[in-house]
Amino acid sequence: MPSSSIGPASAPHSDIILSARALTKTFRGFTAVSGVDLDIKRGHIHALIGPNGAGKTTCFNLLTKFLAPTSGSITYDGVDITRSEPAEIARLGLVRSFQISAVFPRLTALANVRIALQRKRRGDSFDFWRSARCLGALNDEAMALLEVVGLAEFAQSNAGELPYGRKRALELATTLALDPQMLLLDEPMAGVGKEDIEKIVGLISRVSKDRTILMVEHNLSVVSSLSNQITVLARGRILAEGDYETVSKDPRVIEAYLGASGAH
Ligand SMILES: Nc1ncnc2c1ncn2[C@@H]1O[C@H](COP(=O)(O)OP(=O)(O)OP(=O)(O)O)[C@@H](O)[C@H]1O
Repeated sequence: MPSSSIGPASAPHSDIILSARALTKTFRGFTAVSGVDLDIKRGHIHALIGPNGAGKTTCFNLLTKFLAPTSGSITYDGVDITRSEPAEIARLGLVRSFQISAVFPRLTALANVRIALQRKRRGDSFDFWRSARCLGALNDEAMALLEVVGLAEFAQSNAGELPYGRKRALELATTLALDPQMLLLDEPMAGVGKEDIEKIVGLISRVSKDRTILMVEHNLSVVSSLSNQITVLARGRILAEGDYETVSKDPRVIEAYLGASGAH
């Protein structure tokens, strides 16, 4: 059956929304991700952690289809996406945030979200030729999304002039415009100042309502406050899984982290 005819609505409604089996990626003889089995539960915030070089980014890129696996399979909401393109999985509702570096700096925050809404409506092509009147009709929806991410008062500010934390919030709003069922966040706290961390944690917690989130994150206090489930990777393999309480006490996890920090 062609995968394009199977939308999330018609797929079996299992507890597991995203799963990987024996996921493996080899770069010129070096195995960065090795035989990873991963199950992400619907509605969970699931974090992928591990010391430097553990394979988190590679794994994340495999799941978001930015990299093709050497072997193994990935299923999203009952659909085999092992060989899908990022745009195809986005249409299924699996969207990577902070990937849209196309936050247009000279356009207002409102215009950026409006354009993202328009992309959703018209597939992937940004249609430059739509009239200002049509764009105007999307304003209410765009404003509502800016409110969700706490940017309503910055609607008319140029995106390029927003401070870093707010730019990230805007990126999240443009991602939410695609109405994702599952969000994949690549180091959402990277580059975020201490004073903004709590705000972004609150934001992720807010947007996680009725959604599933998988994030790669280095900040363990953020991971502990947000995640229901954690997968710890080390040397390309799964070392431990469970809630923060469980994995943070696991001697193998402690050793992997201490070993990694000792190596710096
Ligand atoms: N394109 C590539 N070509 C060759 N080796 C790669 C490539 N991408 C990643 N690697 C190697 O794979 C291993 C895992 O890298 P990866 O970036 O996935 O780890 P990570 O857990 O995300 O690390 P960090 O926390 O430092 O970002 C590393 O040894 C890295 O050097």
